[in-house]
Amino acid sequence: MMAGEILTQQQREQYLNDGYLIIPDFLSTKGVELLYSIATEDQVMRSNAMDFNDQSNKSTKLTLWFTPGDDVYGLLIRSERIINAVQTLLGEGEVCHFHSKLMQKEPKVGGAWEWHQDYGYWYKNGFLYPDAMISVMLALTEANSQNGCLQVLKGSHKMGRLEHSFAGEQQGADMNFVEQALERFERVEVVLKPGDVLFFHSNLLHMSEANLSEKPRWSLISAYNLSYNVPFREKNTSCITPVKVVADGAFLASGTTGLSADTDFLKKENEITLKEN
Ligand SMILES: O=C(O)CCC(=O)C(=O)O
Ligand SMILES: [Fe+2]
Repeated sequence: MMAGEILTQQQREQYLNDGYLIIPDFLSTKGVELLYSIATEDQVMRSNAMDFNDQSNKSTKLTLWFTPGDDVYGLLIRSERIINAVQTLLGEGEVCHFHSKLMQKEPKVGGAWEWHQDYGYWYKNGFLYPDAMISVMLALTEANSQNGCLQVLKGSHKMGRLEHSFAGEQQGADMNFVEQALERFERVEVVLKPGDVLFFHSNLLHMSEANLSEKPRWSLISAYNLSYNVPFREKNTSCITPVKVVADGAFLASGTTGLSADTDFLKKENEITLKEN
């Protein structure tokens, strides 16, 4: 391991083989408590949330924005520790932040997500290189089988991108292929505690069930991209702008706040992957 590296080469190999890597306690209890308490009180976050319906009309609240700012999430998303880990997993290139989403899967109403690959969506944004893209999921609450945690098919990223089509308001992977994949790859429930992080490849097949429990499942999912992977449709330039890295503790400084009102939020009507093409 090189000095200053957060992840080992062995962890990188695990990510390349399995398509995902779980790092328990990536964030301190204090850090995740601060983040969750700001997020639950964040009126700007709330007023920019979109409702995403699944096929049975259960719905997840999701706030998505592009440019990471100087708010508590932006400082975390740009922190040395996360960028360093992403760099190790993606390899050579300049790490950029595509977008982040606060996923608010509320008790009893939080919806399911169909089997999909994130690159199923991102291909439609005109990105050409799936290996240059990664999702980083930070658990803000417990995530388990009761509240609809993520499920992944270990190694399924090696199939490459599957065809995707509309499933409610979501994009779902071709179920004929998913059924084959279910026979061939191990299905893993990604149980996380607050502060645990899941890194996963853009072609990893994943899904989640509705949250039928009494407890919310909230997570922050950040997507990163390498600057050479220039999309030909996506208009926002955050995904090709190298991240301005900040110190790990920056988001913990007193006075950090929630999202600023001038954050570049995604509006449903602007989203390419929500349009037939
Ligand atoms: O958080 C979840 O349950 C799944 C969300 C997801 O896969 C996505 O937003 O791409
Ligand atoms: Fe996803």
